Amino acid sequence: MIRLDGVHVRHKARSGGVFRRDAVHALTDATLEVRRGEIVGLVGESGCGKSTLARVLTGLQKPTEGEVRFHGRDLWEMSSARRRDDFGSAVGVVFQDPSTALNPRLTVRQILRDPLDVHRRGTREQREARVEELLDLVGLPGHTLEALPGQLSGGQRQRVAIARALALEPELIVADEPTSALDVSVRAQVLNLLVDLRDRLGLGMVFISHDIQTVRYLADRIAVLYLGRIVEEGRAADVAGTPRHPYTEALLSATPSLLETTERIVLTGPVPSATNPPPGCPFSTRCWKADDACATAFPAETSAAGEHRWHCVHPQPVTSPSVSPAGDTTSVPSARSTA
Ligand SMILES: Nc1ncnc2c1ncn2[C@@H]1O[C@H](COP(=O)(O)OP(=O)(O)OP(=O)(O)O)[C@@H](O)[C@H]1O
Repeated sequence: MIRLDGVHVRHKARSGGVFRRDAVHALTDATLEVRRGEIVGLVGESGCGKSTLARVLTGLQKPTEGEVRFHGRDLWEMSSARRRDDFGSAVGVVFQDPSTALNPRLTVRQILRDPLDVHRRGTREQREARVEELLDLVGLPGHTLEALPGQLSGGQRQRVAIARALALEPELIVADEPTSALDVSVRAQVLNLLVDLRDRLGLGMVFISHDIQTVRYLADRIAVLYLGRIVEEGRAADVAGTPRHPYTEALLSATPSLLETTERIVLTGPVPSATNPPPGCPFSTRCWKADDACATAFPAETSAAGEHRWHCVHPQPVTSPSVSPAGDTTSVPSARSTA
């Protein structure tokens, strides 16, 4: 449905000064596909480029280089009107914090009707009927329609935000950390709702999170981002079950699932700056396996059956036991200084 090919996004550095022309490498050579009916999880630490990738997927950010194709058509070759009307209605976005994403002065009815009015969908009666249908889709009771966002709980507000994202019958939903601002008690309900909507409506979905265990729970495929690079990608069972990139293994071990007893890998040293990323593998400054080769060139892609691909010259062996008694923590020193 949508495909990114060799996408780079570079921003001007915010504190570059008048004479400096530093660029922030927010995204480097990203290639990713989202198919109809599948959930792709995007995972990585803060600042790794998740939101930038979301902005590229939703047409809000034009890549500095590379292509974004929607049903085979280059998004940035379309006229801006076509991109706004056709592509804009085919992609719905759900943001992290529904308290700031919803206009506090509009009722839920007005919030849900707004995209239908802007895109002139159907007659007035049809729009009203669609608003009620949307409310039903996300499991909210009818009386919620006359409420203001401030009168709803966090979970209910996020359901309204999801309903709004569905208003124009999109093919793709991009959800940027949609549960991280919610109470733990309602997170699972919202995650289940997203999976249910994918099943019922056959949507493609990109679910962005810093928590690989959450992503593993609901995604069909996972892409792991580190400092603007997709370092590993594949079916969720492969990426989370037999991670090949050491960074993926470190992420998995940082939030072990209750059923597993995995040795905890504590990464030391800061994430390098996106303004001055290391010339080779971006993870080499914190990787316990890195050698000189890792510091010189970004590793080429290696792939295995089942569409599992990674960029590492020292991948984790598939049979790696990496199991130790529960609660064990191994501090893995960074391989080189990040100065
Ligand atoms: N408009 C901008 N101008 C300059 N730098 C930017 C801009 N937007 C993002 N960046 C930088 O690009 C990099 C990637 O940012 P991005 O917001 O995509 O990361 P993220 O993974 O979503 O982080 P978080 O989880 O904290 O939101 C960061 O170094 C960020 O500071």
